[in-house]
Amino acid sequence: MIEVKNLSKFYDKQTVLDNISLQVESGKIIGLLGSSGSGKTTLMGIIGGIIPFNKGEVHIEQYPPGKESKAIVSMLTERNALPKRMKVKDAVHFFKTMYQDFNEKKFHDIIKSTHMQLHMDKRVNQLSKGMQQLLRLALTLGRDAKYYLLDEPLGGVDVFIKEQVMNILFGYVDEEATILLSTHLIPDIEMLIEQVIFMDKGAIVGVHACEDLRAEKGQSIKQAFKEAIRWGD
Ligand SMILES: Nc1ncnc2c1ncn2[C@@H]1O[C@H](COP(=O)(O)OP(=O)(O)OP(=O)(O)O)[C@@H](O)[C@H]1O
Repeated sequence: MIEVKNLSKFYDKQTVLDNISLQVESGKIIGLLGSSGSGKTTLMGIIGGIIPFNKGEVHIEQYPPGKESKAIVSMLTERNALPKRMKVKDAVHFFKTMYQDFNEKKFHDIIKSTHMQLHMDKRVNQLSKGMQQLLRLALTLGRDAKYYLLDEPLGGVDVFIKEQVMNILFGYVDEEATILLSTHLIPDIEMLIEQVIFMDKGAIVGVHACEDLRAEKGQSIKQAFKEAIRWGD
């Protein structure tokens, strides 16, 4: 389980996360939804151990963000993008060296499932934007991690690539693993997630099981999100 207690983050005088508390249960696909600037990337970066925080507590199982937590958390974010001139084969080698849980067969299976022609000798900047995104996703999910933090995995890619990303998420993640996935593209992930966390202006404004929203309230995620934001005003 991921547990966040009274977490605050400031940049200069700006409060970016304001006393957030949250529990992320294991074995689920969870959507972290919020408009631009609401703090999704910052929260994920803190949980992933790449952004420091000012107040509160964060635990991934028993570990605070750091070396031990990074061994069980695999993260996709713009902040850890691959160097543009790195060759694909060197990126694979880098992951093998960095992460004990990197499963090279799984990585190649994921790439194969996309039917894209990914030459190992190509450099990252010789790949299209969509291919770069699939490569990064395949590397991230190629790890046999317990937790996957995916920041905007669908950002800036076309419908075809989006479909591929969905298929990879469904097909290659262990059922017991936890995926926390951020986006502001609600319709795209509606079918994928089991739970949603709504963020607005640095605060958590709602946590719901998607099934409950549909069955009990008869609401789509978008409707529920709009309502949560209105209450937050
Ligand atoms: N390194 C930084 N220095 C100063 N301010 C920052 C920094 N990183 C983020 N911020 C600010 O923190 C706030 C939250 O940013 P964050 O990137 O976490 O939001 P987000 O919900 O992920 O947005 P988006 O959907 O656009 O990616 C924004 O107001 C942003 O300007």
